[in-house]
Amino acid sequence: MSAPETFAPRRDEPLFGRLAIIGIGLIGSSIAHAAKELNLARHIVLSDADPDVRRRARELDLGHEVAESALEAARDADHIVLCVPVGACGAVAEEIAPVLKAGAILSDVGSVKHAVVEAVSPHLPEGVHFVPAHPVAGTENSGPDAGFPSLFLNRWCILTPPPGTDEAAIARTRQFWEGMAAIVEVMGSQHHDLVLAITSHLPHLIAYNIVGTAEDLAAVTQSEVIKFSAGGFRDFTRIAASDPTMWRDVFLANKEAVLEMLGRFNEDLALLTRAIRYGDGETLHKHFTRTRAIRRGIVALGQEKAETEKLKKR
Ligand SMILES: NC(=O)c1ccc[n+]([C@@H]2O[C@H](COP(=O)([O-])OP(=O)(O)OC[C@H]3O[C@@H](n4cnc5c(N)ncnc54)[C@H](O)[C@@H]3O)[C@@H](O)[C@H]2O)c1
Ligand SMILES: O=C(O)C(=O)C[C@]1(C(=O)O)C=C[C@@H](O)C=C1
Repeated sequence: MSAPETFAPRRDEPLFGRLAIIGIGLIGSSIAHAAKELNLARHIVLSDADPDVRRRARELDLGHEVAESALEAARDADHIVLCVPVGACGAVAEEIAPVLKAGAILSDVGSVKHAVVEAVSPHLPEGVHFVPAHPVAGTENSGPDAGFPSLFLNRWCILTPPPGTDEAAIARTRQFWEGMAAIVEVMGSQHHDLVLAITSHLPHLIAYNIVGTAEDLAAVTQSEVIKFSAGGFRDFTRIAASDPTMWRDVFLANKEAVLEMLGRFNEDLALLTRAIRYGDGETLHKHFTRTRAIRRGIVALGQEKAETEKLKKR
């Protein structure tokens, strides 16, 4: 009987012996699903600070074992992935440092990279390789029930190894993410934070802001704002439902880059405001034509990426 079709090939031999996933939310549970289904590790152990989450992870049969503490999960692990909010990475690294074995690869999935590198690096024991990662894939849902194995399919995963990181450890981390069907790119942590400030962090801030403003208005207009909301506003409400702890940490950890991008955004918004005020249709039309071309370019690129991946698999 042939093996059932899956979104990525299942490995004959696991890539890692023991994989430890600390933090069992959307990302941690998605990695657990994918790694188990695709045989990326012989033994997958998970842990979470919240006992209700650990209980739920056992009910969902995530990985092979749910440990009572991060320390217990990380003991003897070959690959440890921190899937906790960005602001918790330093403390978890400090907690597990005494049991990390030489040669192990420590990684994370934080949406901000430079602050994580700064927070984790001081706790790295001799001989442990740190390869930070950011899968640029997610949803507005969180918790252990939110994960699914194909979350990373055809999505970027950005690695930001500090200069001098062991090349073999970078290569193994790349294999891990490619094993889950992600497309891997390597860049510096500060460059990452600047790029993601405009492509991910600012859009979330705008969504959080506009939904709040509309809600304030709703009180005045007897809920008409919510009642008549069509596609545009609904799309914002999806993003604005994202996890508050995660996003609080993102904005606190990427303060400089977000403020820089917010400054530019406000300048451009002032130009559009002025065009509306003075009835300058030409400026508005030109701007909207340019942004439509950008969207169509992104869609075309996406199709090309999917085609390339299909060809690679043949
Ligand atoms: N949600 C997304 O779209 C997305 C996408 C890419 C990367 N990320 C990054 O992934 C990480 C996790 O995000 P998520 O969406 O999975 O969050 P989540 O809220 O779904 O899960 C986070 C889990 O971490 C646990 N946790 C918090 N502090 C802990 C600690 N000190 N020790 C052990 N467990 C702890 C929480 O109890 C929770 O179960 C964040 O750093 C986030 O920036 C998120
Ligand atoms: O699709 C979504 O819900 C997301 O917001 C995912 C998204 C993004 O901004 O693209 C959010 C944060 C992560 O760090 C990576 C991905």
